[in-house]
Amino acid sequence: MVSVAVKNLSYEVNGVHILNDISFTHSSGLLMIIGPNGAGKTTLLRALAGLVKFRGSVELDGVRPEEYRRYISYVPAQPSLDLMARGLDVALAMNYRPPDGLWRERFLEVLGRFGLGGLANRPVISMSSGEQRLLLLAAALSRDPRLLILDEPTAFLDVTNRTKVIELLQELAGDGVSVVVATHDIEYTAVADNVAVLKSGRLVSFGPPREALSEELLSDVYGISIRRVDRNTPSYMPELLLKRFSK
Ligand SMILES: Nc1ncnc2c1ncn2[C@@H]1O[C@H](COP(=O)(O)OP(=O)(O)OP(=O)(O)O)[C@@H](O)[C@H]1O
Repeated sequence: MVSVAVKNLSYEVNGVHILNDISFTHSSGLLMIIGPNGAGKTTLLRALAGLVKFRGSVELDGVRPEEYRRYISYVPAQPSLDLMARGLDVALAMNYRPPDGLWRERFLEVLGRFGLGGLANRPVISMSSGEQRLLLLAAALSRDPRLLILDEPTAFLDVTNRTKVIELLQELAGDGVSVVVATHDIEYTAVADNVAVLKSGRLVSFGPPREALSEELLSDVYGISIRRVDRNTPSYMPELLLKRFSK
């Protein structure tokens, strides 16, 4: 298990504070980062992956992200893909320095879980948006990462594939991979080991979902009324979707 330790992380561009004095420690499992558009989620993921220069420190198992890159798989929300590349080429590009020779088997195995083995030999341009997301997930896992960083991994996915992805991430977390995900799917936070809530570049809450989340906090962060789905589950939805049936 890779522990992710963030201390006093700040990042600014031209005097604008994008991340502000963020500190937390995620010791193991699945961490979900939530927050409104522009809250700083992607920037935080990039800092964890060692892709931006920031103030403060990030330590992955005690070392800086730059020194840990070999063990990290990072999938951005909107990667620029070569449209003529085949699925297998996308995975190969992620494995330019493969840790072992098994990347192809792992790649095909993940695609197979989604019934998408055929993507390996098809050009990206022929794939739907959801298929491209799943291709990237399979490519990221083919590296056998110790730390998996995913920006919006469930975007474009139908409810079946969204659920399968979450199950896969839980499975990986159970197998000792640390998984960090930025997402707008607040209802899925119930399955996270830790949730980080960002608002305007600040960490306003961190911890297991039962402790870190509340109706008050989420309503304040998102600026609309957000309600807990039921008393036993730390899963949340806009009140608009619940109140119609609550009378
Ligand atoms: N180089 C830059 N110059 C100016 N502003 C920037 C720069 N990089 C990021 N920002 C701003 O920082 C804020 C945080 O961006 P970021 O992409 O991290 O947000 P996010 O939480 O991932 O948003 P979304 O949910 O919309 O993807 C945004 O307001 C963005 O416009």
